[in-house]
Amino acid sequence: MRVDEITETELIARFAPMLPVGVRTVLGPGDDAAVLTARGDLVVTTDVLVEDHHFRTRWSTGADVGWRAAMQNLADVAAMGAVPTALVVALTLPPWTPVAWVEDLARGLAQACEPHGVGVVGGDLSAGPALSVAVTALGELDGRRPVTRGGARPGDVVAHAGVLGRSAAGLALLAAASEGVTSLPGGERLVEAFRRPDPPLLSGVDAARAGASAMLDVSDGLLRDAGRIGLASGVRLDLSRGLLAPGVDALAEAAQDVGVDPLTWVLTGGEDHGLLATFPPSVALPPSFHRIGVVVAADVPGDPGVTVDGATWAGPLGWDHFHAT
Ligand SMILES: Nc1ncnc2c1ncn2[C@@H]1O[C@H](COP(=O)(O)OP(=O)(O)O)[C@@H](O)[C@H]1O
Ligand SMILES: Cc1ncc(C[n+]2csc(CCOP(=O)(O)OP(=O)(O)O)c2C)c(N)n1
Ligand SMILES: [Mg+2]
Ligand SMILES: [Mg+2]
Ligand SMILES: [Mg+2]
Repeated sequence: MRVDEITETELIARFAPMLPVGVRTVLGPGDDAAVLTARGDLVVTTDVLVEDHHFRTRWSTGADVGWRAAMQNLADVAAMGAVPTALVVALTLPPWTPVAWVEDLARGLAQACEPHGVGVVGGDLSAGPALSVAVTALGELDGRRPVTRGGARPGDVVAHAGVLGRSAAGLALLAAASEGVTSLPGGERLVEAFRRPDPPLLSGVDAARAGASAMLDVSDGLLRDAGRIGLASGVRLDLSRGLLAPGVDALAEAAQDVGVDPLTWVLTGGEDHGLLATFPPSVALPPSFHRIGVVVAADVPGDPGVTVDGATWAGPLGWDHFHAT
């Protein structure tokens, strides 16, 4: 059955009951707006996913897209040092979209949110020329100060929690498989990392409590996002190839299959949504964080904000929506 074969009200009646309620929800879907309680300052962020830009329906199920749409937004809340509490989800659906795909999306949203006590408290539906999923996430700081991109200082440790390059590897394997270049056996784990990224959401609060000086989630690529901290803080993050080696080695086999350098995936692949943070040298890193570099002074005019073993990276730094390769 296609979405244009039932009414909008019927579609919402199928979708809404599948959504998780959440521990901070006073009033969920069904009224003009939802009502939530929050402990401390409120955090809000939004990210949109568009068919053929963020997902392909032949590569990801509706549940995979729901999962990723949720996780990508929950990671942005976590990256502020906050605890995510609720999502609102706006969909544009071409008329031929299967109702089952929309129900599957709700299932994926619930699978991602429920374990974290996050509610999907409302949203919007419209017919449209392209399939898109726009998610707004809310979170609470519970008395903590937000961890911004602007607090890194020379001498700080650069550390990362989560995985790097896995989602990019999974995407490359899917693309290669669809062109008949390689078969997927062995790469299933990486494809799963692309379909269902699993960011270390709780590590955001851990980092904030430990005294992280800056933090963000790695969505566009480690180099691009490290550069964002560097530029926002007026410093440079110098990453160490040696400290990144274990993650690179884990991707070696898949990289050989598709003929790329696995270091490129680790340095420039996005969408794993791990947390990149800087910590003053006196701080004990929370257990989920691994040291991958050091913060140095931005000493040259036009400093790029990020280097690898002291050198500027020659290739692309990561994803850019208007210059995707
Ligand atoms: N349309 C917009 N209006 C206002 N601010 C925006 C818009 N798009 C992006 N931004 C802001 O630019 C910053 C970077 O956005 P984005 O790259 O989406 O962040 P992230 O990669 O963390 O999801 C964010 O603070 C975001 O709020
Ligand atoms: C079909 C397809 N092509 C390419 C990609 C790769 N890709 C799309 S968006 C993106 C970067 C992250 O998404 P964005 O919308 O920039 O999230 P944000 O940085 O705002 O959190 C990447 C690596 C993909 N996920 N799917
Ligand atoms: Mg982010
Ligand atoms: Mg984001
Ligand atoms: Mg981005």
